[in-house]
Amino acid sequence: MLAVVPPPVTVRVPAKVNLHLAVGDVRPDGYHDLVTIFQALSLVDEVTVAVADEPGVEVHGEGADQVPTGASNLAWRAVRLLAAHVGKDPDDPKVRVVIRKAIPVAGGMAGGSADAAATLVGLSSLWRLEISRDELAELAGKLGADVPFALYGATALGTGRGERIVPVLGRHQFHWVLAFDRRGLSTPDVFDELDRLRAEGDPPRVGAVEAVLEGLSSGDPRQLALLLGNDLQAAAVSLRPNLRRTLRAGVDAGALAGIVSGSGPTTAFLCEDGDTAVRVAAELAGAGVCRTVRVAHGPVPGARVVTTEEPKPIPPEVHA
Ligand SMILES: C[C@@](CO)(OP(=O)(O)O)[C@H](O)COP(=O)(O)OP(=O)(O)OC[C@H]1O[C@@H](n2ccc(N)nc2=O)[C@H](O)[C@@H]1O
Ligand SMILES: Nc1ncnc2c1ncn2[C@@H]1O[C@H](COP(=O)(O)OP(=O)(O)O)[C@@H](O)[C@H]1O
Repeated sequence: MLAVVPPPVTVRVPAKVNLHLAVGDVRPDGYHDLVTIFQALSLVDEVTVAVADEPGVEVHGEGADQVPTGASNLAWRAVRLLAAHVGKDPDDPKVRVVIRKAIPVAGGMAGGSADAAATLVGLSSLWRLEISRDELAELAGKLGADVPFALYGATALGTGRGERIVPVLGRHQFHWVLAFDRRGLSTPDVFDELDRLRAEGDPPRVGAVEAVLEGLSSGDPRQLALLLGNDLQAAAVSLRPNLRRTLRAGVDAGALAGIVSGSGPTTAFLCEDGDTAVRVAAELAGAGVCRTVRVAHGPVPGARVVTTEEPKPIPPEVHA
């Protein structure tokens, strides 16, 4: 009898921005305690998993040449971890992973984490596993602090290393402009730089998270704009002084506020509405302060299987 090979599964997974990122002291395990609010944005990677005799990872699209395709690829680490968890051979999982990237690599938007989360969701479907999202989140936390959030998406409060996720309810959409920098920044380097700045002085710290939660539930982008904050911003700007100009240019172009996304160097600008975002994007692209500008909205859902009929939303892109 012929074995039936299941069809490939494609998963769409969002980038994130941290609306609020409070960084505590460094812990004995080298991580920092965080209190953060993640929002998933309509800038998505697509990950296809398929049964294959030639296992491995292929990467296409935004920044593909900077992504490792071997054992260190986060999506491949997800394959091995899930295979071992369900009793398959992690050294011979007979799976091929094809990643189509739109999320900037090492951009502070958790693109690698997103690909890992998408791989967990895709393989659960391909291998017909009876596994809950919470069980996947447990595995996801072993791959990286940001991976569980990419499973859930929407807006969420993250604590611990950022891997403990509680959903934040809200039905309001917010409109963003994203400016990609010319090169990525290493997350550990940015945390190290913050430790250095704190040892030398007193870089700014964000306020209370409760105010941001209230701003979110008001649905008023003007209120939320006043509350956005990121403790890593001073460190990212210290390593990339050009980000100061980019942040100023976005606000000059009409955004309500601009922040560094996570560890950077992507900058994210909150706008009054969708039309304003398109105008701000065009002006920012012309200002010559970044490599690429994208428009996005959030919150959007986390990693989910898509059918082939579903068209991929391509946000307007303007090259500077
Ligand atoms: C800063 C944040 C904010 O959401 O996002 P990015 O800017 O990377 O997207 C995250 O905390 C990044 O999460 P993620 O990129 O998954 O981090 P991991 O791979 O787990 O850790 C990479 C390294 O970052 C540092 N790290 C990360 C998380 C944390 N809470 N404290 C840390 O000090 C550690 O040096 C760690 O070795
Ligand atoms: N699937 C992947 N996509 C992107 N980067 C990956 C992937 N797997 C491993 N990496 C590595 O992880 C590093 C962090 O990438 P990424 O998750 O895009 O950024 P950030 O942590 O700033 O959000 C990159 O420098 C890259 O070499």
